Amino acid sequence: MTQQDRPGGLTRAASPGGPHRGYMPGFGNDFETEALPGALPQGMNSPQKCAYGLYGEQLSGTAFTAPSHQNERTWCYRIRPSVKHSRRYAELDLPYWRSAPDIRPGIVSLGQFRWDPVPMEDAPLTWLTGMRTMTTAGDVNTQTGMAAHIYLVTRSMEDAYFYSADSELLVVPQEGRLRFCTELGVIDAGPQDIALIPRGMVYRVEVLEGPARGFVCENYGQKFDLPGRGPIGANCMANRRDFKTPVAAFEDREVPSTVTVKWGGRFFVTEIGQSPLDVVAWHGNYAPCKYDLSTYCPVGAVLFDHPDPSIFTVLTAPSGVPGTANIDFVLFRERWLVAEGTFRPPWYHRNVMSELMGNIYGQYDAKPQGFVPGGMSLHNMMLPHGPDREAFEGASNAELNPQKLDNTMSFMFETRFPQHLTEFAAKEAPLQDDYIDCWDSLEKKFDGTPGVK
Ligand SMILES: O=C(O)Cc1cc(O)ccc1O
Ligand SMILES: [Fe+2]
Repeated sequence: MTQQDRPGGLTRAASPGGPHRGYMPGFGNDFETEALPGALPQGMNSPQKCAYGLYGEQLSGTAFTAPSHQNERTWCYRIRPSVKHSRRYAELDLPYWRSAPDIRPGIVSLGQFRWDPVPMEDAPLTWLTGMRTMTTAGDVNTQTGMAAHIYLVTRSMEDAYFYSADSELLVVPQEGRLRFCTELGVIDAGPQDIALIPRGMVYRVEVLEGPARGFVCENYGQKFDLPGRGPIGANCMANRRDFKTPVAAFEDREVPSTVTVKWGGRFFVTEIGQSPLDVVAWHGNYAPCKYDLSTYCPVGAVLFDHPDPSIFTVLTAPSGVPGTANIDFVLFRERWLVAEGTFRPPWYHRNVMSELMGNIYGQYDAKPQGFVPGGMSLHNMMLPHGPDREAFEGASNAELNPQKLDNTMSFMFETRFPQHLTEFAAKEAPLQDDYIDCWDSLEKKFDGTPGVK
């Protein structure tokens, strides 16, 4: 079966070829890659002198003493050590990129909320200036919780680089295409892809096709991992080989540049005289990757009932409480509904976890109207939600033939922590004031007599 005729998959362009534009398959693999022959030391990490006059530098993504099956680090062989920068850090104001806790008096987060797509703005926006935080949860300084953002990007970063010491970023493009030029290589991502940028990884974001809009889950906690499949076994859901990590690619460019750092919920900037993307070779298991969501193999009910949406978990970031994630990233994609005698859409629900959803394309089965591509919804901790009247009546009376949910891709960032609306989400973003009316016309059917109504 080719990419083109995979059921439910859209056709995709091949990854760009040419030198230093490839990807290596696998999630959490121990990779090794060199952009120049012989640049990577063999059999040791710290030779007295590295080939090509490179400097060796380790990037530790977990504590030195993390259990070995969770331990992540990468050895970089670079033109200059990344400590070489020319200025002390100065604070920078990026007022729309918020961090938890960001709890404002007067802003009510208790409720069901839905937003139309955040529109593009006239001013040019980069990855940094175009980040619009919608919700925050937990506390960035204790490395718990997350933030959900929308990005609006029309301009490439030029001689400007960024890293977040606070977080790992899960990027979910919805419109346009971006290029993430990272220390470890280049990732291109558009709608239907996700990208994972590890904490501390230096990168620049270029616009390949603009304007670009998408969603970001900023994970303050332990890294995203694949969920255990339990009795499902060794296959289906997200398969390790479909995650792609870039091969080494370096820039040898001596131009005045800036490096912005997100640290402790604040932003700081310093200057350097060269591109910091100067890693010629690297080996290790702490690396960025991308994943094509059309390769996600959903598993579901094949006879009756609607299982919990955890069956659609692509990635999970643990919280320390077993089974209770800091964040689950859950995908609602094309699939067949075949359950007999069953109300097939999501049931009515109250949840200890807080559910933030985004629509990448198509129609979501619990909300035929109003939850549109680029839009978001939030059903916060213990807040009731579920199908709107149209979905309820439609599914209660439908003929239960096998039905293909086609052309649909929505997702959920689900966290154990309550999500707080930012001022932007409450006051500037296109909040749908009438959202809760979608349940208003659900009528009382009970009349005290037995029998199906
Ligand atoms: O639409 C939602 O709220 C998400 C969701 C989907 C589902 O299939 C079951 C439960 C649930 O919360
Ligand atoms: Fe839900």
